[in-house]
Amino acid sequence: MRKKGVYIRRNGVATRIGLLGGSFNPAHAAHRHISIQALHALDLDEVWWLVSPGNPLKDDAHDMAPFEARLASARYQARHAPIRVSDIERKLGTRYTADTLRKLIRHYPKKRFIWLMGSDNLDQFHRWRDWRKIARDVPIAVAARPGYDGDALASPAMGWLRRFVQPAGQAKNWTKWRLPALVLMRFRLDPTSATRIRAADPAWHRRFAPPHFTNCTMASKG
Ligand SMILES: Nc1ncnc2c1ncn2[C@@H]1O[C@H](COP(=O)(O)OP(=O)(O)OP(=O)(O)O)[C@@H](O)[C@H]1O
Ligand SMILES: O=C(O)c1ccc[n+]([C@@H]2O[C@H](COP(=O)([O-])O)[C@@H](O)[C@H]2O)c1
Repeated sequence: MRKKGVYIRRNGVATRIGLLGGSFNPAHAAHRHISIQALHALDLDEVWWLVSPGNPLKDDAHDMAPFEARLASARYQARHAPIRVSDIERKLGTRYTADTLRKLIRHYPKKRFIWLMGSDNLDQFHRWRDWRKIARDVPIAVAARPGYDGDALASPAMGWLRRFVQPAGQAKNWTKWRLPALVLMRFRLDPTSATRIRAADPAWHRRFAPPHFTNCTMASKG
């Protein structure tokens, strides 16, 4: 954890923001882990968790919990950390990341954004709408994830992005990079996955649904 008072810098304005988009179905310890590691590695003021109203590639998912439960699980996982859990995609009415970024950049001209994702998403990135535009709009930081790194490095998107890779040792300089820019980050690997959590506890979202949503129940089961 950073010392108190270090989060708000640059004349009181938080300017360096890492964006971690996700289904958060549910949010889990690895989301928190990569966010906190990214905060340090990229010298961020905050990480924003953009809880997706619906991943366009997961339209057929039968086990997507209600948005409110996913949001509540994210708030719980983000507790006491410089992580802001956001429902802005729902408010903006965006589902595609390219659209979200366009609106965020316009809405917050004083903030600088970097897109965070695990290597499983890099493996799929070429299927995202306007993925090259995303890479031209914001730098991208990819966190290693057990079981995915090989496929991610050999992915179609990486075939194009490879020439834009920046050294991890320079990660704190990301606001100065010419875009596109990608940095591959290797934090302590964490195998936690929402798929596995759902398999072990398909009714996980009941713990986060009102009126049962209390600190007490979450603390015992979180
Ligand atoms: N264990 C992990 N290591 C690194 N990155 C992760 C890990 N788990 C999730 N992420 C990243 O966090 C973001 C949000 O992930 P998401 O909410 O889809 O969780 P998930 O565990 O991948 O879910 P699911 O198993 O349902 O696909 C994505 O960019 C994903 O790559
Ligand atoms: O924009 C797209 O085409 C697109 C396709 C797939 C995933 N995404 C985004 O990727 C993020 C991770 O999604 P998920 O479901 O893997 O946690 C989330 O913000 C999604 O909205 C975006």
